[in-house]
Amino acid sequence: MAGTALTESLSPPSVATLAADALRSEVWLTPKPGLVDSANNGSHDDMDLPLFLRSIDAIAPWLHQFQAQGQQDFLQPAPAMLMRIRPAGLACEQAMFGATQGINAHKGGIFSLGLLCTAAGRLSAGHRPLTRQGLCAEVAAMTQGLVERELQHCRQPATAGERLFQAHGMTGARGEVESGFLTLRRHVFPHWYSETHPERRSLNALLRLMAYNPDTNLVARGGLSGLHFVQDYARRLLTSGWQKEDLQQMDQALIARHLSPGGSADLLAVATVLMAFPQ
Ligand SMILES: CC(C)(COP(=O)(O)OP(=O)(O)OC[C@H]1O[C@@H](n2cnc3c(N)ncnc32)[C@H](O)[C@@H]1O)[C@@H](O)C(=O)NCCC(=O)NCCS
Ligand SMILES: Nc1ncnc2c1ncn2[C@@H]1O[C@H](COP(=O)(O)OP(=O)(O)OP(=O)(O)O)[C@@H](O)[C@H]1O
Repeated sequence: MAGTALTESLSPPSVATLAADALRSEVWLTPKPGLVDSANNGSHDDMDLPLFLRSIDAIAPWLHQFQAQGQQDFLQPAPAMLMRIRPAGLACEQAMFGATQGINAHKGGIFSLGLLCTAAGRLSAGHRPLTRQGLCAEVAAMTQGLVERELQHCRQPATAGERLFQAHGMTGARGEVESGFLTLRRHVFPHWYSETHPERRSLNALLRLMAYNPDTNLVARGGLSGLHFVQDYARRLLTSGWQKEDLQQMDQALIARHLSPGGSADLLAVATVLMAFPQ
C-alpha cells in the first residue's frame, strides 16, 4: 500500500523538504483570490511572487532545524516543546524579514509548518508512526493551553491576532494548531480526493478553507463583514461548482475590497504536507 510505504521510507529530513515544497506550490498555484500568485499580487501592494520565493529560501533551512530539534528533544514532554522551539521560530521570522526587507510574507506559515516539522521529528525519533492523525495530535499536544496563556492572559495586545481575540474571541493561528488543525481535519481532508487533478485539488482545498476557516487576516483587513463576504462567496462556488474563471472573478472581488485570506494560504501548505502521509 502506497501510504504504508511512505510511512516506512520517509526519512526525517524529507518532512522539512515537503514543507518547503508545499510553500512553493502554494505561491505558484493560480488563480488564488486576494493572494499573491503567478498572475498578480492579489490584495498586496508590497509583495510579489519573487519576494515569496526569496522568503521560502530563507525559511527552508529552519524547517530542517525544527525537525532536528523535535528529534533531539523527543523525550521531552510535548507541552515543553513550544518554549524550546520558539527561539528558532523567532530567528526564522527574522531570516524571513531579512529576505523580504521587513515584509510579512510567511509569519503564519512559519508558525504552523515549524510546529508540524517539530512534531514529525518527535514521532520519527520515538519510532511512532508518521500518520496524518498522529502529526495533528502531536501538534495539539505541543501547543496545549496556548490560547489561554497567550490570548486570554494577554493584557496589552500588540498583534492583530491578539487584538482580534479581545474584540471577537477569534483564536487565529494559535487556535488552529491547539485544535490539531481542526479546520483541516473537518473541512479539507475528507474532500481532498473529490478532485482528481492535482491543481484543481489544491484550488478546491483553498476554496473550502476560505469557506470555513475563521481567518484573522480577513478580519484584520475587512472586519467581520470581510470574513463573511469571503466565506459566503466561497460557499456559493462550492455549491454551484466552479471553474478557474470563477476564481479569477473572486480574485477581482477580493482585490477591490483589499481582502487577503493569508491564513487559508498557510493552511493549504499544511494540508499539502499532511496529505503526503497516510491517515
Ligand atoms: C502565533 C504567531 C503566528 C503570531 O500570531 P499573531 O498574534 O500575529 O496573529 P494571528 O493569530 O492572526 O496569526 C498571524 C498569521 O497566522 C495566519 N493565520 C491567521 N488565521 C489563521 C487561522 N485561522 N489558521 C491558521 N493560520 C492563520 C496568518 O498568516 C496570519 O498572518 C507567531 O508569529 C508567534 O508565535 N509569535 C510570537 C508572539 C508572542 O509570543 N506573543 C506573546 C503573547 S502576549
Ligand atoms: N500567497 C500568499 N499571498 C498572501 N499572503 C500569504 C500567502 N501565503 C501565505 N500568506 C500569509 O498571509 C500573511 C500576510 O498577510 P497580511 O499581509 O494581511 O499580513 P500583515 O502584513 O500582518 O498585514 P497588513 O499587510 O494588512 O499590514 C502571512 O503571514 C502569510 O503567512
